[in-house]
Amino acid sequence: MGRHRHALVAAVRQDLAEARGSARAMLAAAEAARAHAQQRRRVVRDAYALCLNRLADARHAARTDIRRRFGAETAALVRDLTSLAAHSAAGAAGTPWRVWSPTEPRPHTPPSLLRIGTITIESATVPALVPLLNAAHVQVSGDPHTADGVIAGLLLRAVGTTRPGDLRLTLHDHRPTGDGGGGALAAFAPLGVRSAGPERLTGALDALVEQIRRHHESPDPDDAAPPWHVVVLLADPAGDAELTGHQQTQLARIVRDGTACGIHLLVRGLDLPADPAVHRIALRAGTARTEATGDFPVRLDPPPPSDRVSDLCRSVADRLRAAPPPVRLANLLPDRLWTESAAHGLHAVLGPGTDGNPVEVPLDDRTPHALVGGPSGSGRTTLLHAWIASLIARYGPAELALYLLDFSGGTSFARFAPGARDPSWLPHARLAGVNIAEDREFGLAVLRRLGAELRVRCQAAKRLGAADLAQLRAGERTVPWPRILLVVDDFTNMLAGRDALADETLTLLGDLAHRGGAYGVHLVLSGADVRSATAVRGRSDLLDRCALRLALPGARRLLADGNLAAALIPRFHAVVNTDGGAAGANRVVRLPDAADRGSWTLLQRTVWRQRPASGTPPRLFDGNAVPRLPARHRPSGRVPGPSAPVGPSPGAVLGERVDVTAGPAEMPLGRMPGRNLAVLGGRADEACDILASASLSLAAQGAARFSIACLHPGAEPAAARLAVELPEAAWYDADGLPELLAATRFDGDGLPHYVIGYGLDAAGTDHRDVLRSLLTDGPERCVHLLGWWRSVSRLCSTLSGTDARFESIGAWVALDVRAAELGPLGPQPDASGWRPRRRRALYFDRTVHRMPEVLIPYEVNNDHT
Ligand SMILES: Nc1ncnc2c1ncn2[C@@H]1O[C@H](COP(=O)(O)OP(=O)(O)OP(=O)(O)O)[C@@H](O)[C@H]1O
Repeated sequence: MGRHRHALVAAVRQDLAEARGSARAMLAAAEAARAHAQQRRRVVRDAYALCLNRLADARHAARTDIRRRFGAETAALVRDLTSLAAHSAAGAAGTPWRVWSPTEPRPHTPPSLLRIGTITIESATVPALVPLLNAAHVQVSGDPHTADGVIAGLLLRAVGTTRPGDLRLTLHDHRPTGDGGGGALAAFAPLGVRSAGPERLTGALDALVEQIRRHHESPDPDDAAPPWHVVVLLADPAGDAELTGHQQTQLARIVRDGTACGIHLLVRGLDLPADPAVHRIALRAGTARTEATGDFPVRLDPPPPSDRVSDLCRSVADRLRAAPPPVRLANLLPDRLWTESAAHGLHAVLGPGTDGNPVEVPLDDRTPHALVGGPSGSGRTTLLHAWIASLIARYGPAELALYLLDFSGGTSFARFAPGARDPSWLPHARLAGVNIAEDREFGLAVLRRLGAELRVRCQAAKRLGAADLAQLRAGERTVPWPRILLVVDDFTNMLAGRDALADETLTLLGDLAHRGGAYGVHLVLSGADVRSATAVRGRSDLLDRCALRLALPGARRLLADGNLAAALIPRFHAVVNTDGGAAGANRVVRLPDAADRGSWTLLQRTVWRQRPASGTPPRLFDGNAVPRLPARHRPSGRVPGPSAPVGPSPGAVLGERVDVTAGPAEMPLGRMPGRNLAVLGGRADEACDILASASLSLAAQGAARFSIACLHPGAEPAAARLAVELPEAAWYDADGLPELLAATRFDGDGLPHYVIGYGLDAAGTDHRDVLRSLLTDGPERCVHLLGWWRSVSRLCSTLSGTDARFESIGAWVALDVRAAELGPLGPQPDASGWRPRRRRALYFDRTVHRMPEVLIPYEVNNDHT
C-alpha cells in the first residue's frame, strides 16, 4: 500500500515535472516570439519615421520650388503686364493723376486704352485699363458719385490723348432735374454740348443714328481715323429711367454700329443691350470689377483733380477757337456749276492761302503743265482730287476732258466710273486707268491717242491760222475742242525701264509737253521724286515745261535749289509755285480732304445729274481685272449649217487689247499660206482660254468645221468643254492625228476647217509630219491649225525638218516666254519691253503687226476645270 502510494506520488511528480518543463519551454518560445515582434515593431516604426521625414523633406522642397516658380512667373507676368499697359496706355492715357498732363498723340498710332485704377497681383500693382475710342462703349454701374468720377477720369484721359477737335463731346443727363453730372463732369462743359431731361434724349439718339446712316452711305475708307464723338448718358441708378421703345431701338443701333463710325457711349444708370462692343464696369465699395480685369478687383483711381480738368478743357477750347476751321471741299466750289469757259485756260482754286484768300492754280499758256510732288502719304491723291473737284465744278464736260492714269497702285480714280455700289460717274472723265503699274502699254496707248488728237488740233490750227486754242475755238465753232487734262499719278512708273516702250512714252510725253499747252492739252505729272534719274533720262526739258509746281510736305527736288518751302509747311498744306519752283513765287495753300468719299460722292452725284444726254461713262481700265469673252463672240442661237455663207476672212478673237477703247485682238484667217496660230508657254489655263476664245469667236461668225486634237492630259477638261460649246467638233487624240490629216484632205469645198490643238509638243516624232503637213498645206484649203506648244523650243522640234521653218506660223501668242526666246519668231520683240506676267500675252501677226502687241487673254470659263 505504502509502496503503491509512493509509486503514485512519484508518477504524479514525474507528470508535474514534465508539465513544468513543457510550460517553461512554451514560455521561453513565447518570450522569444514577443522579442521578435518587438524587434519588428521597432524596425517598422523606424522606417515609418524615416519615411515621414523624407516625405516632409520632399514636400518642403516641392513647395519651395513651386513658390519660387510662382514668384518668378508672377514677376514676369507683372513685368509683361506693366510694359503692355505702358504701351497700350502711354502718356496721358495711363499716368496717375499726381503726375498727369496731356500728351500729343503719335501719328498712325491707334488710340490708347484708358486707365481707371490699379489691380494688385501678388503685392505688385498694375494699371487697370479699359477700351474706349475705336473700340467700345463703356457702361458704369454702381454708386453714381463714384461712377461720375470714373467717367470724368475716362473723359479727361481721352481728351488729353487726342488733338483738339478730334474728339466731340455730348453730355446728356436723362434725369428730369439732371445737373449734367454736377461737379465731376461740369468742368467738361466748354468741350461739348449739354442737354437734360428725358424728352431731349429722343432727339439726341435720333441725331446719332442719322450720323451712323450717313457714315454708312459714304463710308470713310479709313474708319480708324478721328474725329470721335463721345456721348455721355447719365440716368438715375435707381433704374427708373424708363426708355421708350423708340429710344431703346435707337440705343441698340448706336451700340451695334456706333464704334465703327467713331461714336462711343459712356453710360451711367442705363443698361446697354448685350453686345461685344459694350464694356461694363461694376462698382462696389471703392473697388470695381471689369471685363478687362476679370477676377482681379480694381482699386479705383480717385476722380481727376478738378483744376486739371478745367485747365485742359479751357486750353483745348481756346486752341479750337484760335485754329482756322478745317477746309471743306464745298467751300471751294462755285455757287453755280459750269459757268466758266476754258478758252484761255483752266483755273482752279485749291484752298485758302495763309492770308485766308483763295489760292488759284492756273493751267494756261504761261503755265501749261504741272508737276506735283510729295512722298507717299503726304496727300498727293487728296491734292489731285481737290484740283479735279474745283475744275469739274467750274467747267462743263464740253470745256474739259479728263484722262486719268494711276501708276501708284491706288484705285481712287476708279470712283469716276460707274461701280456696283455707286452708278454715278464723272461726265468730264473720258478714261481712268487704275492698277496699271505693270501695264505701261496702257499708258503708251493713251499717249498715242492724245498725240493723235494734238496732231488733229495742230492741223486745224494751221488751216485756220490759229495760234492757240482760243483762236482755234473761235475759228471752228462746230467742234467743241475741250481742254484736255492728262493726270498721271506716279508717272515715273510709266517711264520705268530702258526699252523701246519707255523711249516711245518719253518721246510722246515730251511732244505733248512741247506742243500741247498751246492747243489745250495739259499734263499734270505727279510722283514721289519727279526727277528720279530713270524717269527723265536726260529729258529735263520735259520737266522744265512744267512751270506750275505743287509741292506737298517733304517733296524732294520739285522746287528750285534753295527753295526749302516744302520742308517747312505743315501736313495737309502745299506750296503752289507758278514760276518753275523759284523761291520768290511760293504760295502756301491749306488743302481740303477732297479724296474723302463722302464729300466727293456728293459733288460727283451733283455733276452727274447735270450731265449732257449725249455723255457716255468713262472707259475704266483696271489692270487687275480679267475681262470675260464678250457674249457676241460666242456662238448662240441657231447654228449655221454647212450651206450658210462663209465670211470673206473670219477673225479669231485672241484676247482683249490693251488700248484706250476696250476691244478684241483679232487674227484674220484667210485662205493664205501661214494662216495658223501658235500659242506658246507653260500657263495651261491661259493657253486653253486663248484657244477657246479663238474657236468660239470663229464659230460665232459662220459655218465652219472644228476638230479638236488634245495631246496634253491636263488640257482635256478645257478641250472637252470647248467641244461641248462648239456647234460640232470631231475629237482626236495623239494616235488619231493621221486620221485627222486624212479627214482634212476632203476639205476644199470652201468651208473653213479649224484644227484646235492642245499640247501639240507631245506629238510623237512619227506624228510630227502630220502637224507639219497641216501647217504647210492646210491654209490654202481653208484648214487652219490653232495650236498650243508649251515652249518655243518644243515648237521648233515640231517644225524641224521643214524648209520653211517658221513660215507656216503666221501668228503667235506668247505667255510666260521671255523676249529673248522669241527672237526666231518675230522682229526683235526684246526691244519692245515685254515682261511676262500673269494674264498678259504678247501677240504678233506677220500680216498685221510691225511690232508685237500685249493682250489680255479673256477668261472664257471662270473655273478652268
Ligand atoms: N487736306 C487734308 N485734310 C485731311 N486729311 C487729309 C488731307 N490730305 C490728306 N489727308 C489724309 O492723309 C492720308 C494720306 O493722303 P493721300 O492718300 O492723299 O496721300 P498720298 O500721298 O496719295 O498717299 P499714297 O501715295 O500712300 O496713296 C489720307 O488718309 C487722307 O485722308
